[in-house]
Amino acid sequence: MTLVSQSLDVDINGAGSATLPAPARSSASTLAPRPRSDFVETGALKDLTRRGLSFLRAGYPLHFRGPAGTGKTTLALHVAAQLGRPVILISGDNELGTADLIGSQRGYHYRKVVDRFIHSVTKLEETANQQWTDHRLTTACREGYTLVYDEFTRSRPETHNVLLGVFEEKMLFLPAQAGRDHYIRVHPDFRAIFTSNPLEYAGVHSSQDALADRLATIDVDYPEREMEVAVAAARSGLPKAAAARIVDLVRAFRASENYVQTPTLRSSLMIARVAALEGYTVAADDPRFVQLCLDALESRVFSGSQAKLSERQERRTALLALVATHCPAAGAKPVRVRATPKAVESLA
Ligand SMILES: Nc1ncnc2c1ncn2[C@@H]1O[C@H](COP(=O)(O)OP(=O)(O)OP(=O)(O)O)[C@@H](O)[C@H]1O
Repeated sequence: MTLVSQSLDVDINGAGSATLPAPARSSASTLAPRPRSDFVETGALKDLTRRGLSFLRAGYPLHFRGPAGTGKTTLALHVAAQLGRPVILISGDNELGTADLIGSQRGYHYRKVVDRFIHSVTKLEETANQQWTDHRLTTACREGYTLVYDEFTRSRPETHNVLLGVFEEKMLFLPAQAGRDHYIRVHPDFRAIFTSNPLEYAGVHSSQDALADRLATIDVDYPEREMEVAVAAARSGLPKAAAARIVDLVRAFRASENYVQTPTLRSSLMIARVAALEGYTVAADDPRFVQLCLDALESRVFSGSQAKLSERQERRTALLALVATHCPAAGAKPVRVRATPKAVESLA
């Protein structure tokens, strides 16, 4: 009777991990970003991509900085995809600590012994041996992956001390529990792309000077009209003319500065996708469409209900005027739309 052993590591904190070669194990999963069919690539986006890649090729960590909804995360993943390496994604969070980036002692070791001839015969051995598990930064540095660190300023600045050595000395220093590796040399293919929003008012920290000084920062602004229309049309399935009406309405509202929360590309997308799915007419004489615009945009005018009624009425009148101007009623040839299977699918 031959017995073969098969090891299965189960991470008691929930992230199951496959057995990896010694010395380190990893709990990081990678992405292989591929362009989505409704990805829009305008000249401006190509230019940002080219500029970003030029820093990355020279070995600098890249940082896309800009307001919410300007397409930074999409752009970061698009640029990462051009590098052709597996991508590891991290989202900034106040609770994120150094151990979450580099690794920790964790895990519970099961050993399952299976009888090769009588498969119903198995033996389960349990040991409480903890072992070092690489986390996302360590895996990326060790294997030469691309790290995309989204909204990194949501994490506490001290969490990022470990990054300084990675970018300057190309070394990642590990704590003693990591075993024989006190540091690892960063793989030459390792690259990092950060995103942040300098205008976010809640839950962000200012970027540490030493880290900011090491990053090649490119500012990303609200997309130009052509891009916004193309994204709204591609992601909703609406005809371009109908998408353009919605985008012009949202852009005019943005330009009015009569809001507390900036209406972004997401507002255009929200209106376009719901209008397409529900088969509304993109025009001021379809009350359902007008109500949709109010629902999507009016909440951005006031925070909560503390505003005076007269003030609310005044702002609503201004918003309705914008709808009438940019989505004129039937006499001015409104664009009749129907939900396409693609739009329905993308809402799912
Ligand atoms: N090039 C593009 N093609 C298609 N859709 C896009 C493109 N760029 C952005 N979008 C869409 O626009 C929306 C906003 O983009 P994204 O989430 O990348 O912005 P962001 O700047 O990272 O926002 P936030 O700071 O709020 O996280 C998303 O729904 C995204 O899918």
